[in-house]
Amino acid sequence: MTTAADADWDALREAARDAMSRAYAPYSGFPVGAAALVDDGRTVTGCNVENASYGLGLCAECGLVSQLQLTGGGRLTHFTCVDGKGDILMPCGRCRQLLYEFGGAALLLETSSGVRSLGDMLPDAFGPEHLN
Ligand SMILES: O=c1ccn([C@H]2C[C@H](O)[C@@H](CO)O2)c(=O)[nH]1
Ligand SMILES: [Zn+2]
Repeated sequence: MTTAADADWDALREAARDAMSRAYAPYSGFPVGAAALVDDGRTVTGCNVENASYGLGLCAECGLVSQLQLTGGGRLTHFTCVDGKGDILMPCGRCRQLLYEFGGAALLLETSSGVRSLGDMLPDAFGPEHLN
């Protein structure tokens, strides 16, 4: 079983901050970076990428799951996300669903009040297991 102690949360947050520094957020002025550990030990990251057509902006988590797939797939085990101040940010609802696809309910997320599972933050989630 994966536990919160399996992750170096400080290093993961640092990777998220590094990704945040590459964000393209000229419209909101709200850069975001995300980082996650993969079950094979890789770290994947993403930053938000906005668009002049405001509604088309991509959350940092979109880039993260794209990098996950591009670099070999696997399951996400630990996740963190930071804002422009480097503070922990909670993923939006759409991103919780994106993360569920690749980490399921067991994915551990860093929050300002400790580590919580995605299952706790997206209860009764719809996922690939329901497509039968
Ligand atoms: O989980 C989240 C929430 C927000 N944002 C981005 C979207 C937008 O570019 C900016 C302000 O909402 O923050 C993310 O990248 N991830
Ligand atoms: Zn989002």
